[in-house]
Amino acid sequence: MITVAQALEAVLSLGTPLDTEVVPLRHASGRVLREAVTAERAQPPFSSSAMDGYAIQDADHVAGNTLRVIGEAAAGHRFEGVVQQGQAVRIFTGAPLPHGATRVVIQEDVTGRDSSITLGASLEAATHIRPAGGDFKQGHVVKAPKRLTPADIALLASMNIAEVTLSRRPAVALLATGDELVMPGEAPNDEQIIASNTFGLAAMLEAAGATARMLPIARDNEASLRQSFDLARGADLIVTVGGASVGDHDLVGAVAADMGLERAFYKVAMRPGKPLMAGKINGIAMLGLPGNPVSAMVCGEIFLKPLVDQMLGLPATARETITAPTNKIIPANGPREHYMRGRYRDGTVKVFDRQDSSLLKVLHVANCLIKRAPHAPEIAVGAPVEIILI
Ligand SMILES: Nc1nc2c(c(=O)[nH]1)N[C@H]1C(S)=C(S)[C@@H](COP(=O)(O)OP(=O)(O)OC[C@H]3O[C@@H](n4cnc5c(N)ncnc54)[C@H](O)[C@@H]3O)O[C@H]1N2
Ligand code: MOO
Repeated sequence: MITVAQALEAVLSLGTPLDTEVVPLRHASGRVLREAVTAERAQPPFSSSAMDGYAIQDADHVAGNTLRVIGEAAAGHRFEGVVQQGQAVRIFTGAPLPHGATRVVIQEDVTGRDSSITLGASLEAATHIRPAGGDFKQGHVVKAPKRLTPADIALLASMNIAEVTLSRRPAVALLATGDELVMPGEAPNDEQIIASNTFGLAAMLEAAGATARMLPIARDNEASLRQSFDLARGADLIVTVGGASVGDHDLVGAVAADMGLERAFYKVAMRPGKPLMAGKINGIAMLGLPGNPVSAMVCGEIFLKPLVDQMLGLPATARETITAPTNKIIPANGPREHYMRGRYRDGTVKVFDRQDSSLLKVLHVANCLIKRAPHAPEIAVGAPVEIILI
């Protein structure tokens, strides 16, 4: 069996960055910017007041000084004159600083209002001026590739960018297989369970920036599987779930091979996730995930997310790990890289007792995977372990 690292390398070699599309900024959040963007203007474009108060000269910034108010500057309404010594202009936050003024005294520090003001006894040292270009200058570049956060969207809007060039979303076809499966909301008979895996994976894919198309559940026979594979045409990636192991009804590998799968690998030294397969079927990347619900989701975290990143044009790497002390003894590991479910909180990792790969409720309360190398020795309480936040 190949290692997880070798499998990831093979999976990533199946995908390439997709083409791009121009999208209104309003619809760009969470998506991947593929072309760098340059600011068309500085922000603020003029020196402006950071506070409500009075624009004056430095020389007049003296306790007890009385100044004549000669006009007003508000956000969006410049004062056209020049502030001379002995004069003040009523100013509001965001207004352009009038010519001649070199600081703003906040209104809490003055008495009087209409035609004259007197500066109070204790004055703030701050000038309360936001210099032109103090946030960013014209020509400032937001680099690509980058997954756009809400803060990025705000910055791009401020740069007067209305449209951005993004990666097209990878279209992923999800194919669940099993005679026992019915869709959520249907009425299962005594032998049936609900098809949960494709729902979890669709949610994961959509959060990662892909679109997910759920195909009709394929039954455990060749004809049904073929039909579902046919419906996957046009996708950028086909993800099958279940039917990957060695049982008599595990037909995905055989049917896919018959339909032209060029297999990159089958089986990884990994727990859960051993019967993972990957390859290309008629030019489309394919991942065959194991059916056990936690196995499918863990494979999604470890392989599917980096593959989606790669298709989006982002750097695609193994999932980042951090180290933290464990709350209990972890026994020596067997020959497969183990991704144990646990909860990371207040700097410590709680490793869950129940690690069976069918337990979705355990995964639901987990927020990390504890990564245990093949044959890793026993770990003592308080010793550091590597974790992946999920
Ligand atoms: N003799 C062996 N048996 C098994 C081995 C092995 O090496 N030798 N490997 C085990 C491991 S590890 C895994 S993982 C599973 C994977 O099996 P399959 O990929 O063939 O999955 P299925 O048999 O179809 O299903 C397994 C399990 O998961 C449930 N399932 C399947 N699809 C869904 C779905 N979409 N939503 C919810 N649950 C699903 C299914 O009902 C089964 O309970 O094989 C072991 N066996
Ligand atoms: O490897 Mo299976 O994926 O442990 O449950």
